[in-house]
Amino acid sequence: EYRDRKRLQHIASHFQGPKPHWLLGYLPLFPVNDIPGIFETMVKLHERYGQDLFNWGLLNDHMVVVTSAANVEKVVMAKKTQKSQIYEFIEPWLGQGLLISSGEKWFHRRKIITPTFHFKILESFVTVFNREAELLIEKLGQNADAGREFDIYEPISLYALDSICETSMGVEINAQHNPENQYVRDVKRMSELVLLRIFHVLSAFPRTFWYTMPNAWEQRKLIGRLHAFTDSVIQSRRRQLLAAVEQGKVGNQETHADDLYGAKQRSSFLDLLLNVTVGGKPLSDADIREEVDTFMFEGHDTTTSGIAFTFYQLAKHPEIQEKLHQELQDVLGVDYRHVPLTYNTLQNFPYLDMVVKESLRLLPPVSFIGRRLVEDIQMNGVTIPAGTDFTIPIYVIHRNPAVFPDPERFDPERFSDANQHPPGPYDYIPFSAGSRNCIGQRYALLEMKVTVIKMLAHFRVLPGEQMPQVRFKTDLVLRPDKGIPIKLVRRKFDSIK
Ligand code: HEM
Repeated sequence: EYRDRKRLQHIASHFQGPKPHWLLGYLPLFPVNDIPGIFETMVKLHERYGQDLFNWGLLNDHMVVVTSAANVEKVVMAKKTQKSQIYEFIEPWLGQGLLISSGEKWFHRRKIITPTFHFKILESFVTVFNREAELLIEKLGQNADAGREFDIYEPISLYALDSICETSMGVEINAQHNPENQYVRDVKRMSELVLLRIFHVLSAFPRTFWYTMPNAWEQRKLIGRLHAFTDSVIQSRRRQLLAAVEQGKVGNQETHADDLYGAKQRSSFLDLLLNVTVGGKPLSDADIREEVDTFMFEGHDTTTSGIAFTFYQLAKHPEIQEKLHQELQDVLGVDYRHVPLTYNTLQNFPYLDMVVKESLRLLPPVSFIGRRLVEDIQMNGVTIPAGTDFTIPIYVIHRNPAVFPDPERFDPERFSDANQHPPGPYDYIPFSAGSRNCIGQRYALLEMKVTVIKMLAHFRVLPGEQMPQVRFKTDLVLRPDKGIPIKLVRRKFDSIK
């Protein structure tokens, strides 16, 4: 133990950071039950001590936090890595799905799943986004007509959940029609529990935690409910597929994109999992569920934040909102409110691209990621041994003043072609980088763009009274602590300039 400590201190001397408490490391720096406070402390540590920190936990527990482009590249591009310890806390929920698995299993699954994001398939998803966005507008229109201020985060999360279920699972769950959706609430609470867990004194003692802490008991109950929900989605799709087979609708199982079950139904991510065989055997129910859980979570929670944060920024910057409104009229023409958006039309909005990029810079929905080294690497002139955990705080990286001058300012022009100093590949990583980057990146950007265009075509977005008090917190996903209060005002329909 003693020599271990000496060795760690030697490595730590090559990194920045405040002096740790001898037993508790940096834990006393973090507030106990104030979730946004934990997050704000992390950000301040970097502002004070610089880019790459050696972070001490209880006794010899530690991780390295890197934000410099050179070290971020080393970690995300390392040939062999696994996910870091913090991911173990979500494993009872997401299993060894694509997000968490590593090695052969991950490689094989990623290969199977990648074709479900083929652009032909994305094209058909855009139709779903259009339809769900129309429904969102209809629902939110009620707030506009009543002159009511409301939290946009909630309705967007229902919209995103409906979208992921319909596109990827082929199942309609009508969450937008049933706002009291238990799954959405459970996911939110589950994420909070994971964060409290990461910063708990017992974080290095998973077993003790799991069996003694009330939070762990609550977590077990939540997981039971979350799994029951995804199981019901899987069963419902199985039944639909069986019914289709019985009616003789299924022809060639090899085609995925358009014509599988007649014109209306799309082949989904879930269908692929239900049909695929590995070494002649189908995937087990447990195998399928871990991927479905991963997609349901990654595919709705992240985009909810991405979309809601964009409206947060637009509400605060009316001039940018107007410019965007002008762009959508220019691109879509007189009938801009009603033309269905397609994969192709969505490629023609350069200013919208810039706005979305800048929104994902300042408030990246996945605000940090973690890795565990499988092989030793050299960093800051010292050997970091295999097994070391790294954290990459995307939120902090995106605020590097050397790359993004006046970093807190929302300024889409940073991403214009005219910018002489565009960010490098490891300065801006909302979807991570390297082989473990986000598989849903294009899906997410399409969904974000459809939502922003449809909403702005109908409404002007104004800040609610509580807007200046909005605080953010991060667990698995960055989210507002108490919602994002906005107001909507209908745009006059004869306002074409
Ligand atoms: C704005 C929205 C999104 C953001 C900011 C985002 C960001 C990320 C990031 C940073 C990672 C790397 C995670 C890590 O290293 O632990 C990731 C991985 C992943 N994302 Fe996304 N994501 C978004 C939307 C989506 C969507 C819509 C889907 C699915 C439809 C999705 C599915 C996944 C999966 C399955 C992985 C794991 C990939 C692998 O390890 O092979 N994400 N995402």
